[in-house]
Amino acid sequence: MSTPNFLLSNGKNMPMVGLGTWRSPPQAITQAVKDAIDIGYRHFDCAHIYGNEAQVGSAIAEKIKEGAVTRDKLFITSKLWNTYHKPEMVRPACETSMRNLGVDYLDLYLMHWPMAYKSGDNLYPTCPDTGKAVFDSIDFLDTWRAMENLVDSGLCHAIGVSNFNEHQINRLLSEAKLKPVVLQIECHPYLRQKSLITLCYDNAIAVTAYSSLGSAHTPYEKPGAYPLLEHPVIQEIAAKYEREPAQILLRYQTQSGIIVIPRSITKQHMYENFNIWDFGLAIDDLKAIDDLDCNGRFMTMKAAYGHPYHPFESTSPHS
Ligand SMILES: NC(=O)C1=CN([C@@H]2O[C@H](COP(=O)(O)OP(=O)(O)OC[C@H]3O[C@@H](n4cnc5c(N)ncnc54)[C@H](OP(=O)(O)O)[C@@H]3O)[C@@H](O)[C@H]2O)C=CC1
Ligand SMILES: O=C1CO[C@H](CO)[C@@H](O)[C@@H]1O
Repeated sequence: MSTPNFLLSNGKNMPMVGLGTWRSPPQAITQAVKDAIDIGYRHFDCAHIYGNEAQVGSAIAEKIKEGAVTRDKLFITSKLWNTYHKPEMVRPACETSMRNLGVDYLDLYLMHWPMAYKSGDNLYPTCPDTGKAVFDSIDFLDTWRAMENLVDSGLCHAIGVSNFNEHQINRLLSEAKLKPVVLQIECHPYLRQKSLITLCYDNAIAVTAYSSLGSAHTPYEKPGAYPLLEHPVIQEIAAKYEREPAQILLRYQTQSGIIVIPRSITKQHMYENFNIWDFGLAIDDLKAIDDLDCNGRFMTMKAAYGHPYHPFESTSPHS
């Protein structure tokens, strides 16, 4: 099986279905990535903070060694964590991810969040009194300029951002030398992100949706709300098309040009999530799913409330 590609603004192709890797246990993910490659996955969404890049890398190395795939057919994303925003830390952080993943270039490197945490290898610097993250006052534009050098030196084919809001994207568009090739954001029927996505499409920025299955086991804060996969509207549409609810949620995104990175370590789920190209959702069904929008965000990042670059906190000067 294969998946269509999205043609990025740097002229490279990005497969529209990739495999998410957050919370995939290191002891399970090597087998999961090998299974995914056998199914046809070529796109892997990774990050230093997920703590499993070395295990993803060993699966990739094994599959390349056995001749199942070649590096040039893979699309590998990693992300710069918040404690490495100092410009001089950007290249070493990228090289650490590349070393763990066993690759000599990344297809895409994202700034994971606009907020800088206290610089260093403590990935969650926390204030003991408040339980909040300890911040560093680094302008994300300075971090971005160091990421631009990664493209110039050939370490990354493309750079982008994640969890940036409209104001922050506009600032990059007006002040940076390279514009972001991709924005990765939380996106699913409870959080459609319509105007942010329009801004991206108007500026040839591809959009990747994370938690597009509702992050499944993450509790949703609104009392009485259904986990997305169990919502009656999604279940009814799934029954009508004789598909799984997850396939409906992924087709919903990809049908409007959004790239998806569902996470799974279960082979049957990985197969279902990849196999979404032989049906299309009718306008009425798309509309019924659109109507579930309730600004329902799973990834609130409350530990970083108070940071001037927090992208979602309503009192942030940059939100
Ligand atoms: N940039 C950022 O800040 C963020 C990026 N991400 C990225 O996005 C990826 C996906 O988001 P994530 O929040 O992990 O959650 P998802 O919305 O992808 O949901 C993952 C959960 O859904 C289950 N699942 C997967 N497929 C199916 C299926 N077909 N039927 C039923 N259940 C299924 C998985 O369990 P099982 O393993 O049993 O299949 C897992 O528990 C992450 O892994 C990460 O790569 C995520 C959050 C933030
Ligand atoms: O991708 C993500 C999941 O894990 C991280 C924390 O552990 C999040 O901050 C991040 O956005």
